[in-house]
Amino acid sequence: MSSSSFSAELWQSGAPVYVQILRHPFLAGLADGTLSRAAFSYFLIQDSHYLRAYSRALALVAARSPAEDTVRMFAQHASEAIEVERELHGGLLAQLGLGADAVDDAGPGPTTTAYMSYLTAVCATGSYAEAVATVLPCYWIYRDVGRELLRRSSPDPLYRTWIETYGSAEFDAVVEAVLTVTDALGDQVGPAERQRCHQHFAATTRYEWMFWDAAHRQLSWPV
Ligand SMILES: Cc1ncc(CO)c(N)n1
Repeated sequence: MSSSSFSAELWQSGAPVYVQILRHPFLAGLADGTLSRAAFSYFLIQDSHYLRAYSRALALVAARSPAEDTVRMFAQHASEAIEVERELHGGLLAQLGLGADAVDDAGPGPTTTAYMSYLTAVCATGSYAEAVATVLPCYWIYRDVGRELLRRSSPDPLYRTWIETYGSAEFDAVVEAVLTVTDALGDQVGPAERQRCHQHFAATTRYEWMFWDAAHRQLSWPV
């Protein structure tokens, strides 16, 4: 494994799905401005629920981390996830004429619930390395998607605000720090734990695709 970093190794488990993410019509619509406001509102509402669970998952990662520097880092990211939910999502929803009650009234949909549950379960019951591998696609995919959409440049100012957050140098620095932490774990995980890390990374990468797909279709509970 010494020829390739642990993060690059994990990325291979999600790479085919990432290709599908870049091709997804939700992201094409964000970039060219044709995405409906209804689909974007659905996304923001569901993502507000997601961020509340993601923040708690990151707090669990922080708590299980053996080194104080990573306790601080993940705890800070846990705090920032709530900040993003209040400022970015709250602000964009307000511009769409929706208040905080819209988020609470809608509740988490089926894909959001499944993704939140998976994150919470692994971060609560898996090893520290498994927890890091599980949250890594959330950071990494949004950074790469943000960059890609910044390059495509959306004509819609509302969509641009979202794109500029995740395509920003600030978010890139956050993701690079997490990649460095991931790479440092590479020599510490044995084969069985390593396989579980790959499975979690692949699962949450799929959930990232499913999250955009749910918003695109404005998926609701079947019963
Ligand atoms: C679904 C999802 N994944 C990752 C991020 C990045 O924080 C987000 N906001 N939403």
